[in-house]
Amino acid sequence: MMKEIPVQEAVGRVLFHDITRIVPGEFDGRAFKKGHIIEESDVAKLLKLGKDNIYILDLEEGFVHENESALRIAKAAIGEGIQFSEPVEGKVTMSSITRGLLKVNVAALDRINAIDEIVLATLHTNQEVLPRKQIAGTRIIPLFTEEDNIHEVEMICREHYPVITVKPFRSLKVGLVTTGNEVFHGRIEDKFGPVVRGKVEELGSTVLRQILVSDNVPMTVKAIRDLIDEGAEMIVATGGMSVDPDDRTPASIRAAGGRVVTYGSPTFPGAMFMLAYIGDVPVIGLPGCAMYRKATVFDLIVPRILAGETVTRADFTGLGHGGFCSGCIECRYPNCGFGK
Ligand SMILES: Nc1nc2c(c(=O)[nH]1)N[C@H]1C(S)=C(S)[C@@H](COP(=O)(O)OP(=O)(O)OC[C@H]3O[C@@H](n4cnc5c(N)ncnc54)[C@H](O)[C@@H]3O)O[C@H]1N2
Ligand code: MOO
Repeated sequence: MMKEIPVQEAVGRVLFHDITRIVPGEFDGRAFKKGHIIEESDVAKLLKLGKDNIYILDLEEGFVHENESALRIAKAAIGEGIQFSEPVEGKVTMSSITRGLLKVNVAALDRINAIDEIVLATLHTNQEVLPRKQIAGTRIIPLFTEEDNIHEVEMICREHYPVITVKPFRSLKVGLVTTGNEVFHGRIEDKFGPVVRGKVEELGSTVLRQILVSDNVPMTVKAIRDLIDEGAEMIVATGGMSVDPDDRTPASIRAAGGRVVTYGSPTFPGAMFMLAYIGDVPVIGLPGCAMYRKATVFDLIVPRILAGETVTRADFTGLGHGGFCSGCIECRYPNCGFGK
């Protein structure tokens, strides 16, 4: 089906695959595109690229070329919010169209990669991605593969559709409850409000209102209830989450009617985190670290809530592996292992 011929004899023949040129530090890319008709002047260039021979193909029934294979895998795997490139050197790259939460069905991805000659690689699931962010790539390993392999990929993708998707964020009205006697009585300036507001707005939601309360359960309960009555679709309470006698926030969230999903999360920073629901309003208790650490449990969980997911206790218990932040001098989150 496929034979090699010396490049000198290939003038006038159609190139069957992209040919790559690499000059370290200067260039890494396509020198010749699939489909190019080889000209007399190409012979010397091809020889310089180390191509003394090239493939001429006589494709048999039942085999699929690398470019078409990669396109078919990408089209089968992706759902909404994702676009794909044309094949380059046999690889198709997928990128997000919208800002949202990347979701990968990891079990289905594992099954796809277990198929001979197929590779499909993605970023980690459950992370926020921006528009035009490259999130996945696919190719086959040889120049062509049996069509049965591609059929198998397409079958798995249909069964688990979509294997890769970007869920857009909802825009929620967020109520902010800032706890602590020291802040309430003006002994120190509130540093939590601006941080939470910044993060909420960056995710496309808005802060409805911020209420400052002392370390007092009835006052904190009233603030939570008032905000929900005013239309808050999510509540963020800050401070007072750990072990001091004045740490009343978890008790207040419970007393306000919160059904607790978790108090405690296997993540550092952010261990003393609480997630509860009052009706269908998520209520988050954020510990002090979220005020000064760039990436915390907030960044792992809030994007999932905004993408419309109901976060369960099992979602938290799974965070332990990767839940320990490296504490890099310059934070590169989400381009690191935190929460992955
Ligand atoms: N023995 C223990 N010590 C600590 C524990 C623990 O479990 N046992 N937990 C640690 C963890 S984890 C965290 S995080 C911090 C404190 O978390 P809290 O959420 O309880 O924070 P607070 O006690 O309310 O405040 C700590 C610190 O931050 C200042 N603060 C709080 N809110 C504001 C605000 N809105 N603006 C400015 N500054 C604020 C507060 O004044 C305190 O200085 O505890 C560890 N220790
Ligand atoms: O909730 Mo605390 O970090 O683990 O900062």
